[in-house]
Amino acid sequence: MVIVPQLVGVVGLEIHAQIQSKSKLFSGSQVRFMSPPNSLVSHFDASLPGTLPVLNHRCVEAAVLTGLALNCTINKRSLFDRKHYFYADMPAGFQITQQRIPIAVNGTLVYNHFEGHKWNHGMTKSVKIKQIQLEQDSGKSLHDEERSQTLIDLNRAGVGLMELVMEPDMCGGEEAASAVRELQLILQTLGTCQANMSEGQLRVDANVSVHRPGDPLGVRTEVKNINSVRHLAKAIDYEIQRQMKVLRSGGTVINETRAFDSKSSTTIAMRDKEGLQDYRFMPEPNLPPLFVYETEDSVPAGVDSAQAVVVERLISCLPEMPAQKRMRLVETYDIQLEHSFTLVNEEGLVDYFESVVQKTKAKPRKVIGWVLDDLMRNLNLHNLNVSQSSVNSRPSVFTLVFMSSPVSEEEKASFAHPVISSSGTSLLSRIFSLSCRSVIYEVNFICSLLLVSPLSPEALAQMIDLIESGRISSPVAKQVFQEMWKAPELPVEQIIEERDWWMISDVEQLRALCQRIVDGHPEAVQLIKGGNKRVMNKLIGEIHKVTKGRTDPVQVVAILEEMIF
Ligand SMILES: Nc1ncnc2c1ncn2[C@@H]1O[C@H](COP(=O)(O)OP(=O)(O)OP(=O)(O)O)[C@@H](O)[C@H]1O
Ligand SMILES: [Mg+2]
Ligand SMILES: [Mg+2]
Repeated sequence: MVIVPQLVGVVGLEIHAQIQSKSKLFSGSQVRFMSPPNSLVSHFDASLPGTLPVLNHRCVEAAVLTGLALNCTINKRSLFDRKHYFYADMPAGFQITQQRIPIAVNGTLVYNHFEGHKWNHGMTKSVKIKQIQLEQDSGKSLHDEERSQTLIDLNRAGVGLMELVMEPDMCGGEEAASAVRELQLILQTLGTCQANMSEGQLRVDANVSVHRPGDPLGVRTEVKNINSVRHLAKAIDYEIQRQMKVLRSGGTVINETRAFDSKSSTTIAMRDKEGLQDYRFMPEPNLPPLFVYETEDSVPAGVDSAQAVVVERLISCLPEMPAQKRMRLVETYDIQLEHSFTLVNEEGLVDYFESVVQKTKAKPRKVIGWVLDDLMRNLNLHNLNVSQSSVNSRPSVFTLVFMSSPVSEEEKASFAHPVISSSGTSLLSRIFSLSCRSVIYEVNFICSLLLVSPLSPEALAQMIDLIESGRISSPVAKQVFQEMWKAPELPVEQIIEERDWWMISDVEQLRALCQRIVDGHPEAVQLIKGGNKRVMNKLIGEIHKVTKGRTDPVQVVAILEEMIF
């Protein structure tokens, strides 16, 4: 009997990553998110006749850095091409891209995949990167339903993109999601892309097909409009199931572009004919070949060294990559692998953790709980970032509120969080009095001042040291933490002093306390004397209650035993 293998999914991603740079790929216009429409548009971006592209070498460096971090071969000579298609938000009628020779080829992205999100079901996988090409972004079409108009915003037109084309090496949604998450971290670590999917800085198209292992690959569909990693996984898994159903019922899969609909978690055929489109590729006549040099010495005379892109120079400034960082954290601090993932996933958190570890005498394993449980819980609860450097990578809640409606009294109250410093509060009250629209940009700026952790690593380290030295107990420390959060400007010692939370270490005072409890519980004492040692916990509990946790259980047991036996 011939066993026919089961159908399996095949996934290949194309990822457009917006390059983090001050200006656009071929013009000096600034790159800024949330600027007034058409305020960042040069003549070249608007494709006025007679304007010429000038390559921004910062963008080239970003692509080379990304290529190096993804183990690519960097092409010493790459070329620019025109790819023609007609969209209202692309005034030239073509996009400048790198079709014939892209800047980087043949890389790999190594990522960890945890099946069913279980830490003990982890495996290291890799996906091949066929190429990374530099290209221009298009503008944006804004549809005004009320007036049945489409308005064009060219702020994004000409912003530098890196298109990363992956080989069809993956087989499911969760795997693709894990790969994209790792890529996001790598790009953020390099500083080459902020990689926030909801803000469109990272746009993922999923190419999906199904086939029987051993057979040639099946016909692919391409799913677009995916704006989160979670949606990516859902879109792919839905598409695999859909195609399997089509084939099993005797149908054929059509090579088409589909969109993901997040409401129904399904994919829907888009009515364009992209599969049949002829892009009429041609060499870009206004840009010379792009040269990248291996070493400083190989930069030819006559080429401005400051403008040259030199691989050796870029290798020397490659930062520690997320995978290396996780390994170092586990080895140096003896923390669990799972914890190293959580630390690395949150921008700024590794620095915070290491800073606390440096400043305290406690073991890193004791610090990790405070950082991952207590600090993170509070940060998430108040939608705060761990440090200033991570502020820009989170969408700001304030912006959304202002854009949608005037601010209600309730919403104002929810902003009045204690972390808002007095200067912050006055700024906020000023913007509340302005009209909604004029406020958006100012709010973004203010958010970046306000949305950071109120608790410094120094303060947390001081508190942990107080536990280590036995001056406060662990349960009391939890309360101290909350008070420090509310009043970060107060010294931790003052918080404890004012509430009388110091551990009772005076032996005489402790003895008197224990005596009171022993006298008040004669039956329990009898039972303990009779050999039932477990009843001791009752007495310890009583002491814990009257002192509100300000005693060391070991010391208390020693005194009680001395009194009873
Ligand atoms: N049979 C297949 N199943 C799944 N994915 C596939 C299959 N064949 C190719 N792919 C993936 O499709 C993508 C093809 O991207 P590429 O940029 O080369 O072409 P394109 O999609 O035609 O062009 P465009 O850039 O205009 O979207 C790659 O990510 C590749 O891994
Ligand atoms: Mg492509
Ligand atoms: Mg494609």
